[in-house]
Amino acid sequence: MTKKANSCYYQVQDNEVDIFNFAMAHNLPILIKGPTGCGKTRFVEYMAQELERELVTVSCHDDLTAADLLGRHLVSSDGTFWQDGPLTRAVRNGGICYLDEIIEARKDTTVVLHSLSDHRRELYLERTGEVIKAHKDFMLVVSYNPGYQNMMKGLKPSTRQRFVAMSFDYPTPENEADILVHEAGISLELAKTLVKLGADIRRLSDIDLKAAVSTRLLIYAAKMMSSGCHAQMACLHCIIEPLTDETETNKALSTLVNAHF
Ligand SMILES: Nc1ncnc2c1ncn2[C@@H]1O[C@H](COP(=O)(O)OP(=O)(O)OP(=O)(O)O)[C@@H](O)[C@H]1O
Repeated sequence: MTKKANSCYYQVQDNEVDIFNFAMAHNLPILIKGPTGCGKTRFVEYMAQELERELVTVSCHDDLTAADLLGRHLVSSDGTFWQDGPLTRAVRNGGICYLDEIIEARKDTTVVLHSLSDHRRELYLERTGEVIKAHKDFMLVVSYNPGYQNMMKGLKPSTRQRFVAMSFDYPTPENEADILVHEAGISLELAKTLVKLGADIRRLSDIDLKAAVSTRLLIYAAKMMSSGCHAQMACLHCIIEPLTDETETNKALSTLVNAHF
């Protein structure tokens, strides 16, 4: 099913919209797993738009502190004042707070989510002593890429077992071709060829790819082609180079590209 609502275009893949709505009806937080560039963020943006909820997105990284999410005291000419962080704002006012790549955040940062993501639905601001009951329209959504580089990091069971979880994968070939047409304005025929190339690359298991090619990279290649860039050149710079530093892998992928274009 294709749904184009206002500005956010999203191709529904499976039953993700229903799962999101069921979870939301009971104020349950959601965890989305899936490879990079497969549509996790776009899905959350789409749901926020459909539900007319404000969306606050935070990209997590290993320097992200609890204060970055919760807020901190700032100094002004009148003295110090408390400023809410993005999570606190969403908890107070309602809206979807999306923590992208939650697995990157330090464990002491994710722990602040515990009281928020279970039946308590409250946030504790240690620095002010305030306990905030989540607004009825507040929803927490987190995502991560369970790829090999994250295998060692993992999420603590006590964190992950507070979420309704779902796995995303790359869009089906039909959907992915439609996405390329929509996002890059290329012909359906060209989109199908790129999608086939993408599927072939994803099937390769005998070469050292850091990750399978994302829908995002296929869109980049499609965009370059739509403005006249030669297919081989677009695939080299938008697919092969971002995927690998290895000469042998580069050659293997170039051979694959040449077989398609
Ligand atoms: N189902 C879909 N419908 C429409 N567009 C999609 C879909 N899936 C992927 N895309 C396109 O692919 C791009 C990358 O998707 P997105 O940014 O949602 O990936 P992601 O899974 O959140 O990646 P990361 O884990 O790296 O943050 C989007 O900008 C969008 O153009």
